[in-house]
Amino acid sequence: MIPRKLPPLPPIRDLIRVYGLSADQKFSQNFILDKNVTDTIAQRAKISVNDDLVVEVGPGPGLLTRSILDAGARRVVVVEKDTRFVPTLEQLAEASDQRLAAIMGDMLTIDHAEILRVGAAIPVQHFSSASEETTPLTPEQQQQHRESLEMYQRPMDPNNATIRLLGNLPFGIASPLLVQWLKMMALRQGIFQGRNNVSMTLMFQKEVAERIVSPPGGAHRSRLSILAQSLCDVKMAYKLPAGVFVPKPKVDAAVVHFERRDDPMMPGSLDRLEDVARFYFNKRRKTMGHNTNRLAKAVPEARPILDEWIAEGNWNMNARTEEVSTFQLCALARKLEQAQLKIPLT
Ligand SMILES: C[S@@+](CC[C@H](N)C(=O)[O-])C[C@H]1O[C@@H](n2cnc3c(N)ncnc32)[C@H](O)[C@@H]1O
Repeated sequence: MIPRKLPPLPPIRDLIRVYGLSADQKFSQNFILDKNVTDTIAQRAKISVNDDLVVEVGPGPGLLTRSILDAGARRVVVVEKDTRFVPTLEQLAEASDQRLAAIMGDMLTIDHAEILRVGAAIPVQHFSSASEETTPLTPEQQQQHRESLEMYQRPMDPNNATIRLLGNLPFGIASPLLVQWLKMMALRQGIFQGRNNVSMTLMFQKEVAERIVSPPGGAHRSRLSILAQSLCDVKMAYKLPAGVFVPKPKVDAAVVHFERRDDPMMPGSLDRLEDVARFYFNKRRKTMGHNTNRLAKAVPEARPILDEWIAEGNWNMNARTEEVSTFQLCALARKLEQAQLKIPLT
């Protein structure tokens, strides 16, 4: 039932040269030109024919896009800012029997409704395999065939879709975009709207990826660990040495896979949790007691709420901030949110 394989495109290195990105020119981006690597990313993202939509941000010359299509994705929407990639992406869209649609735009400001609209409009066709055409099917096989065809061709409900969001973005915007997406996920906005089940598989500078997945007490525990883990189960999916990118950057990279938790620890907005995490992680080696006193000094009206939080949770206030669970900080953020108390930027 999976559509036929993409016909071969010109070698990706040629595409890069065609679009003026040859090695002797100054690159502003780092690309992956090894299909084994992009296939592994698609596999770690769990792309399958069952997904309603795959959204890839920053496809560039499109090698990861090819891996996503090769993995059987039925609808792929890519968002790319650099118009030099239009011809390559058009070529890929055609080769994929229009399973791919490209939006030329900036992911930081794009209206997500457009992504859902473009995705839902992708017509899903069925291409029978050679064996289906030549071998007569038994009645059970015919029934199975009909069922899987129905599944394959089912329309996309933009409010109840399985969506996979992937991206290898410039490191400078990967973290701000992640925070933006987590906030949207928390409020069920944009592509995260309604009952959509959106997983994310995103590339970061290795050190940032380590911060995102760090457990309590981990050397890299940070504000990003708290924000991400309050909403998602996070997993280090793939570490990539700098050498797989062209040109070779100064730092290594890593891919993190995010699945939304069934029981998010922060219902509603993540803003208060972001403030709490920023305040406490400003002095991550200090004890929770020390940082809580600091907070009570900065926001005297919060004192009774802080006392209540400590009494209810029976938390160990001698633990260092970096050792504390995401749940503990979420419990505090929820209380401050209820009381509408803001934390000053430190
Ligand atoms: C590091 S390259 C990665 C390209 C390709 N995915 C790969 O792995 O080889 C980042 C890509 O993201 C695109 N990009 C950068 N900022 C963007 C933004 N705000 N919105 C959409 N695309 C963006 C760049 O033009 C570039 O094609």
